[in-house]
Amino acid sequence: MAAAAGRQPRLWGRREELAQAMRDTGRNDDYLKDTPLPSGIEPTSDLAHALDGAEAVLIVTPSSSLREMCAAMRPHLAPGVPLALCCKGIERHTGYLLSHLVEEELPGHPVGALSGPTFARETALGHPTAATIAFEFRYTDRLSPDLSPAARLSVSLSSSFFRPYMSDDLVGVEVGGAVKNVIAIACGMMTGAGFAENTRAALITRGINEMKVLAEALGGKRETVTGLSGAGDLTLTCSSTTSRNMSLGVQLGEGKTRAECFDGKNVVVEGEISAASVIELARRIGVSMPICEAVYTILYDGADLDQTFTDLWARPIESEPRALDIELAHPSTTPEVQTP
Ligand SMILES: NC(=O)c1ccc[n+]([C@@H]2O[C@H](COP(=O)([O-])OP(=O)(O)OC[C@H]3O[C@@H](n4cnc5c(N)ncnc54)[C@H](O)[C@@H]3O)[C@@H](O)[C@H]2O)c1
Ligand SMILES: O=P(O)(O)OC[C@H](O)CO
Repeated sequence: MAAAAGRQPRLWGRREELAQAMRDTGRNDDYLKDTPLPSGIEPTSDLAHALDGAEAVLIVTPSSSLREMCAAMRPHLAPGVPLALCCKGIERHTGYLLSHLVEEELPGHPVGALSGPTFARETALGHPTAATIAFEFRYTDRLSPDLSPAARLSVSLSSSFFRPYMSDDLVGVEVGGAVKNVIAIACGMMTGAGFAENTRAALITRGINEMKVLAEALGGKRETVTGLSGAGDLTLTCSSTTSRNMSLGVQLGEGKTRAECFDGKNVVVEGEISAASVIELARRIGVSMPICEAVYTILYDGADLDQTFTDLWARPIESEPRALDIELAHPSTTPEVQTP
């Protein structure tokens, strides 16, 4: 996107042979086979060179590699360079939002996020795409807001087909990105088990509610969750097996073992880690997230998938929104469910 917007980005990867192949062919055959790279990109495996003179850094490695990546970048970053996270997740065991992790590893840098409904391939093909770029308001000078990292990055990346929106609710944006992947696994599981559109719409809508309660509990805003980085990305991710999270869920719902999914290939599925990190965090701060909890118990406690979703639907009856603080016992005589 940066190159398409007229910038001259350096694209760092750890394998020199892939960087060389990209320089030679103008394509990234390992990850975006049918999509030529725009001119202006400089692929490199030299991290010091990649970061030399950089005005901003977009971090696109998976969340599980983030601490390692920060340590590798530390000696080469100029002071104060803004860092934008494009990975989506919450760190396991610490429960840190990824921006918190980066602030700990690389103090002194404004840290933000670029998030939203953006399948890489479609974005690279130039399909009209919108996303959110969030940095906290403390990085905005009231007298020159156009020089804030969110504003500068938004302008630098925008093109006729890529439209960033700015936000100062980093917490809300990060929570949306992490939770949507877990809900997409749930959607996939129920799809794989044979259910269809009613079920998917219910999971998406109640999934948005889970995002809201977690975002609010962590100091984010409910409204952010209804934006591109929340409802937008959740809708995309729960719509098709183009999503790796949805695809994993579908395969598990169909009865495959984890080892059989993706034909045994090691595919990055952020929601698998986030199911654990989100639930560990939610339990610690006393937030109820029943759909994420269902995914967690299936993935980590070996719970039976069909029984877990039957139980999810048989929880006490609540009001929507949760204005009335009452719960009604669910009738125990549930009729037999007919799966297609
Ligand atoms: N692919 C998408 O459509 C998309 C869209 C938006 C956000 N994201 C997010 O971006 C992040 C990365 O996803 P992806 O789809 O690019 O994954 P990917 O598996 O396609 O690519 C990950 C890249 O990171 C590299 N990598 C992994 N560990 C590394 C390490 N320790 N050091 C250096 N490089 C390392 C891999 O070699 C690979 O090039 C995830 O958090 C994902 O949720 C992906
Ligand atoms: O393929 P997924 O499920 O990791 O989703 C990719 C992006 O997060 C979509 O915005």
